[in-house]
Amino acid sequence: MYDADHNRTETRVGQKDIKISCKDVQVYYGTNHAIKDVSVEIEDKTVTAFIGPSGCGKSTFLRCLNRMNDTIDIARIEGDILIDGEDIYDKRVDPVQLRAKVGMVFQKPNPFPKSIYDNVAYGPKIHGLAKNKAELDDIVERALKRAAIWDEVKDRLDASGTGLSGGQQQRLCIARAVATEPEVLLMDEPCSALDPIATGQVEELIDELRQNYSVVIVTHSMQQAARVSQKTAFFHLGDLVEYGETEKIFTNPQDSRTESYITGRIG
Ligand SMILES: Nc1ncnc2c1ncn2[C@@H]1O[C@H](COP(=O)(O)OP(=O)(O)OP(=O)(O)O)[C@@H](O)[C@H]1O
Repeated sequence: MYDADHNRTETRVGQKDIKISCKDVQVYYGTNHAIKDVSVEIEDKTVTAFIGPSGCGKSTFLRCLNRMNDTIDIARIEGDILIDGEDIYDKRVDPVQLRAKVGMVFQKPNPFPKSIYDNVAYGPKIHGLAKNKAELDDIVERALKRAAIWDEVKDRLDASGTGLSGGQQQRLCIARAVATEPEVLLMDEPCSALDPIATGQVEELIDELRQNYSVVIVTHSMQQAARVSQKTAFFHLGDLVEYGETEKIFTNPQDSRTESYITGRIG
């Protein structure tokens, strides 16, 4: 956000800066009103979990944050979403540039059918982040290290990304997302296709990533939300019912719908 003299000002909650500010957001798929008047401020350097029963709008809302809903013809979005004070739906914003800044990791690991190296190098190449091969090598190495997979793949960077195990593929996809120097990482059920060991590794990684990014994760697992997030948003039938400290949402929810969900009575 900027004040009258164009100096950067920050809205603070506790010690954390606000990274994403959403106001009165509505999403419609045709006549289906999937997100109803949602306002929320998402912190920087924090993991925020979106939880709620199937069909409540978690993924829809997540996709608003990097304009992935633009690719769905019948989707219509109203309201304001600002990242660092800038309206991401402004006509001047290029969605491709936006998605480099707001990276996304999907439910099913989806590496390109290319080498491990090329999977990570692709984004930095198209965004012109490296002047030469040595710089590109550096970016690839840094991203793979950040995604905690470098040691496992450093001797076979030319091998196909699709030949890795599911957990490795997901960490490769995380490396691909962080290679373009994003500021926000969106994760849509990133562990749902992984076994418990790979899930543990990715969860550990999410905890490390929050030192550098604002991470928003959709999860069906309340245990996972409790393990990895500091803030939790509970959605129900398109409404954001409750948002706050994860510990408080799970131990002392204010709304009866949240309580019913976390105690397993709905969902
Ligand atoms: N591409 C789409 N086209 C039309 N309607 C959609 C689309 N995606 C989602 N919806 C509708 O929007 C509503 C919210 O769905 P969404 O997938 O966001 O919920 P969710 O909470 O992420 O569900 P789940 O936990 O099952 O993934 C549902 O009514 C769903 O049918």
